[in-house]
Amino acid sequence: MTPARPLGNVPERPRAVLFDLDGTLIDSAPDLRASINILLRQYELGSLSLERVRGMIGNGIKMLVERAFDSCGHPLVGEELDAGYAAMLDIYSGHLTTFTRPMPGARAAIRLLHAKGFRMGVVTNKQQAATERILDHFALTPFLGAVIGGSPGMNPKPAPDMLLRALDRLGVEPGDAVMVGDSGIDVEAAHNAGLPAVIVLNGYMRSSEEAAKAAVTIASLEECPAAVGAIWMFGRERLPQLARPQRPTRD
Ligand SMILES: O=C(O)COP(=O)(O)O
Repeated sequence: MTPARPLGNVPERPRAVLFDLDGTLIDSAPDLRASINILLRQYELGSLSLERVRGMIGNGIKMLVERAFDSCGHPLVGEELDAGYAAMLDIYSGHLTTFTRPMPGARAAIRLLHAKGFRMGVVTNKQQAATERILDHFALTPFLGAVIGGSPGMNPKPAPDMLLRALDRLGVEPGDAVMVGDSGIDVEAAHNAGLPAVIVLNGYMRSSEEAAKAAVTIASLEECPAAVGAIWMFGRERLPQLARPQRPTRD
């Protein structure tokens, strides 16, 4: 990415950074894997590796259940899928933070951006209640002015709705915000809401093409404060010149 530069002075107008959750702020794949494997066992199906489960995360837990059962040759549809989804939510609610850890640099990036005066929010396709419990567990809630997770009536990413709701809560215009995520879903959601996207390459991205449209790609959240600073330092109109698509660590 662009060379690390200090963030500028605290801006006059409020500015915001929106973060994706799974694969961006937290490494939740081990708990999601443990939970889906408990569910698969109940159906007498085999277990899935961490790598495979990582590639199934990002469109919400119902889609994870659908993908997991598909990959075991036992597709679930209709009421069966609804029942599998309900069972998975129940299992996962007991495993939210057993193996889940913050991603490298997550806490430091949030503290530094907070100290620099940025308003911050989380926008995730994970359910609202689970999201709040995880953020509380890792003591991140006090830094966040908006936490928008999946809930009935809320269009999930890549629709712009979650991002716009978060910005509304933060009192920040889309023109004064960036989205930090780990997947093509986050890039698309950011663009649908009129925000540039910073993509972190050590998350759950499925293919290198997903990062190609991001304004900036970074190896890990350790580079996030500098990347966010660079976006404002260089100006949004020059963002294409900042794009440095790289190969993600996992394909
Ligand atoms: O798929 C999920 O459950 C959540 O994914 P997200 O945090 O990357 O939006």
